[in-house]
Amino acid sequence: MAGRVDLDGNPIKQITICMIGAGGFIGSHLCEKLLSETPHKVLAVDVYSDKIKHLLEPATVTWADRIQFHRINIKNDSRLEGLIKMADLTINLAAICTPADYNTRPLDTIYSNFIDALPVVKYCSENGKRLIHFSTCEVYGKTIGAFLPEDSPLRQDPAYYVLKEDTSPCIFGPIEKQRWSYACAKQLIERLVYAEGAENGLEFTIVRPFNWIGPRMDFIPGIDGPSEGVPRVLACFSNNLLRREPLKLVDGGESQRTFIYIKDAIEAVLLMIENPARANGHIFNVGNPNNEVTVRQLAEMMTKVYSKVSGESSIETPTIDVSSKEFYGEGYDDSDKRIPDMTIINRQLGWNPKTSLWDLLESTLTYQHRTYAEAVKQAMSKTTAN
Ligand SMILES: NC(=O)c1ccc[n+]([C@@H]2O[C@H](COP(=O)([O-])OP(=O)(O)OC[C@H]3O[C@@H](n4cnc5c(N)ncnc54)[C@H](O)[C@@H]3O)[C@@H](O)[C@H]2O)c1
Ligand SMILES: O=c1ccn([C@@H]2O[C@H](COP(=O)(O)OP(=O)(O)O[C@H]3OC[C@](O)(CO)[C@H]3O)[C@@H](O)[C@H]2O)c(=O)[nH]1
Repeated sequence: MAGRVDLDGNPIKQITICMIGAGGFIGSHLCEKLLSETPHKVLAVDVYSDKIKHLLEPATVTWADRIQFHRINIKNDSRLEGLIKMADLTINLAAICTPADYNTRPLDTIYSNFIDALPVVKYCSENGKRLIHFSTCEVYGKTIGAFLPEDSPLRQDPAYYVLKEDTSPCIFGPIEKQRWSYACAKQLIERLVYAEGAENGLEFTIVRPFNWIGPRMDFIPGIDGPSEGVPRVLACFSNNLLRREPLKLVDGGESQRTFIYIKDAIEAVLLMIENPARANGHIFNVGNPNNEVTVRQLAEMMTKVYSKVSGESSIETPTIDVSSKEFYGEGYDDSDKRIPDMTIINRQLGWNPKTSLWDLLESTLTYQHRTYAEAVKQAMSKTTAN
């Protein structure tokens, strides 16, 4: 760790980071990276700590003095401002961010993504502290191309679908499509952070993740999360594969996504943390434009990869179609296509993703199989016996 320098060759000083939402998927990987590869200290804030348990248990770790866990709900805890004041940088990851909640719990979604984030922005601004705020690629909503006729040649023109931080519009559906409650709340908090920068000099960076996936993402229903819960697509499909049931394709699985390996994405976040002069005042897309698939193609690839890593043959009918109303309920809508433009992050931080979709699925599904296969088998045999 000695002699670490930033992108401009300046020595990197040890800092203290207040990480809110540190116990989640992204937070757990970021904590791991900071503790194992940097000298920085982490004040980890969350209501849960299961995903960072391995980093907190003193017997196993050499970095025990560099991480503190604070079980705090940021909705209503006066300790938050003190922690932000103690830190040089605050990273806010806390959010409700599973699409199944957006249309079924729109109030919780809006409060979590906008109202609960307000004090964090305020405390950073008032105390002159730097903020890295996690937004989402969902702020782009649908592409301009989605509104062109099906056979329009313009649909092939990147100008109509590549998503650029500084020029693309945010296109959401009508209010009754409550899917957009999350995107809209995230957009408003982005605008607030940006305005604090413009009017009050807040030093900020906004991150727009494009479908980061990997180990520890969400939960497997009935194993380490509620049986009726609906996680994001990686965990939904993993659950189906573990239970040897067909993967459910919502509305034909035609939507397109670009998936990035969590470990690649975390490299980008570390560059932002350690290069404030290059990251402050910017909004960054963080994704892998080379890993684009339809959800149907994702299901097919995950089926093949799971077969390889588990040694089990795939089932006869690997996928089934299901309507979005049946799967998510009333008010669901979808982003059609999400390709990040990489110009700004390339220019400011010289960062590029490395891992192919096949490779990232291979390591992630190996983890899912090792972590869950036995527990799922036991849970299924109990259900059959009853
Ligand atoms: N994973 C992705 O691909 C992705 C994509 C777009 C945006 N994001 C954004 O990145 C951030 C982190 O996402 P993630 O995938 O790690 O989600 P996650 O759900 O795994 O992590 C969020 C964490 O925040 C915590 N949290 C929520 N409300 C809290 C509160 N009131 N007080 C304290 N802790 C609270 C949760 O307990 C959880 O551990 C979110 O803001 C999300 O919107 C993620
Ligand atoms: O069993 C399933 C589950 C989902 N789908 C479809 O897959 C697409 C992707 O779904 P998911 O990963 O759950 O979420 P989104 O990409 O739509 O939204 C996320 O993007 C970033 C973030 O902000 C945070 O992670 C979140 O909002 C989608 O088309 C589903 O309908 C499926 O077919 N089967």
